[in-house]
Amino acid sequence: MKPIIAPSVLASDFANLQTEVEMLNESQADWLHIDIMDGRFVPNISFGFPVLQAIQRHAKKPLDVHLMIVEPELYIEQFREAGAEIISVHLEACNHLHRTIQQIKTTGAKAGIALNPHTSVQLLDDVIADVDLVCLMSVNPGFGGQKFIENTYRKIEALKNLIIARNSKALIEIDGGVNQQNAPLLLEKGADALVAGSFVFNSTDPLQTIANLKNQA
Ligand SMILES: O=C(CO)[C@H](O)[C@H](O)COP(=O)(O)O
Ligand SMILES: [Fe+2]
Repeated sequence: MKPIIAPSVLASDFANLQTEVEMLNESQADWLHIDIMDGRFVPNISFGFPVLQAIQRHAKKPLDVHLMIVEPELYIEQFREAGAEIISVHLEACNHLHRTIQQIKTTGAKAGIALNPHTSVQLLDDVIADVDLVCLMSVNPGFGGQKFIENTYRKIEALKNLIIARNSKALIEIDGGVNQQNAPLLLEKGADALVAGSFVFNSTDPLQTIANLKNQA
């Protein structure tokens, strides 16, 4: 099975966002990964609803929205209305994670949970059957272009075992520092979806880079 490829718009040229989204439409990307940062959950601010709506106007692929914000439950419906098809909240940002998962599903979006590098996948034991996606952060969230954390491989294996044990259909998404070198082992360990920001947008030929990620052995 070929992996789901989700280029992160965070690394694109915001001054030419329409062109960048059209390039992704033409590419072999499956989803557009949208990083929302609030300056509180993470020490960086990215963009909010107006930019997301602008992306949605041009995008022909599902928007995979990664919320790096505190109190995400306050904004779920608004993100759905702005075009999110997958909404991932951070476990570390949710006091009532089960309720927030149900809230996301009620909007009709797919529900994802993102985990920081230090957060054990075992904490998902009681909700894994309810979620559509788990986003394993392979860098500390907040910035693109960081170095991949090797412990991620071990976490994928543990998460895969949990998914099987709980009869869950959750997809495993890897986010941060993904490139052509680490992608094969990530897939071998059980990753279903790869997010790639700087590796795609800093390359000389983003279309080819996306195709290479999609079609590796
Ligand atoms: O969630 C994120 C950062 O918090 C981004 O999705 C991630 O960093 C992708 O960028 P890159 O591929 O450049 O690491
Ligand atoms: Fe992300």
